[in-house]
Amino acid sequence: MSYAPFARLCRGFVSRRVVNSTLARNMASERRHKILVTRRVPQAAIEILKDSKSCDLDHWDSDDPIPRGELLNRVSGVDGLYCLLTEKIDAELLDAAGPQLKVVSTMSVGFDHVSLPEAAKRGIPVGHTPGVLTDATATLTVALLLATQRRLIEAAAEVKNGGWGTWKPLWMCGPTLMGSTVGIVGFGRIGVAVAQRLAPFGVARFLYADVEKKPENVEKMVTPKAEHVDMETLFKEADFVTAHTALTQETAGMFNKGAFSKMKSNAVFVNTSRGGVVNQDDLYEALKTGQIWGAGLDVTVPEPLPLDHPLLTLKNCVVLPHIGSAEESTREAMAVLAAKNLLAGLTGENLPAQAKL
Ligand SMILES: O=C(O)C(=O)CO
Repeated sequence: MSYAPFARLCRGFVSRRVVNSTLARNMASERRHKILVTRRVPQAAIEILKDSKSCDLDHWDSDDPIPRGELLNRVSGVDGLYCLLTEKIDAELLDAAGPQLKVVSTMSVGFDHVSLPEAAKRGIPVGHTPGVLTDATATLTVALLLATQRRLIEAAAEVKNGGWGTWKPLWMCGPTLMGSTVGIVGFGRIGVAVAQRLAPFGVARFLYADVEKKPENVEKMVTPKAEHVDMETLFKEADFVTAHTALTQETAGMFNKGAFSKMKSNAVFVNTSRGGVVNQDDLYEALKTGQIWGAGLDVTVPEPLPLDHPLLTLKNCVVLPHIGSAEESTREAMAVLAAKNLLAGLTGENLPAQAKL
């Protein structure tokens, strides 16, 4: 009996299977990806996503945040989510997206709004935008420190409200930056960039506190080089305290009554990181009672801060509306990096900037 016809049949079957599975793989890699962009962002990022030709884009093209219900609805079935720091990316949202979700990319360096454990559980990489906003945020920190210390907002208001009388030796004075000690809490990219910018003002000493020593960042400074100290020493010795910590379980509310009570009565506190690292009730008390001299905040809880919030009644508290990275080229660079992170995640490549899960 000849087996030839049977063998031919088998060969045909095997080769058809190989062709079919290759086709399936190709089709899968060529499949268009459904992506959701949750806000109006710099157009350069949208062009990158469109140019990739592999994405079906759903765009919440508004300056206002997408309502949570709408987000939960529209995220269903997406392969990639491009979001902002205003969206809470938690288990509910990741479940609503579904198991096909391949990547979450936030247009921010901070990712405290993303639940990393939930993303890790699902094997979803999270992209963010470190580096590209360091300069803008450090510059804004210095601007805010100067505005607070030199009472710029209060003084400019006096010009318009009739409070500007004759030149007076004791009017509108603030603590001196020249010869001062600046304490930097969180000596990462932004912390060191702040120190570099403040050095030319004649700061006498820089202190820094961080979970570990950062000699490589100290090296980036000209003199005076920053000294590593514990938090308590920093609070006690600094005339200016600037916060550059990520918001985590460990840092939440760390600038509280205990911290402010250790600071000097002429201390200026500046925060451009996250509002959640400050206990705002304690800060209000410290400012109101003169425990510290003044505060400059670019970040608060909540954002926006309600108009009747006690902090807004204080002349010695300057509040900005979270504009640390608000330079045109910076925002564009953030948007573009977030787009690149998203595209990399969709094709299973390493993200250019991935949060450690
Ligand atoms: O990127 C961030 O984390 C911000 O806070 C906005 O620049």
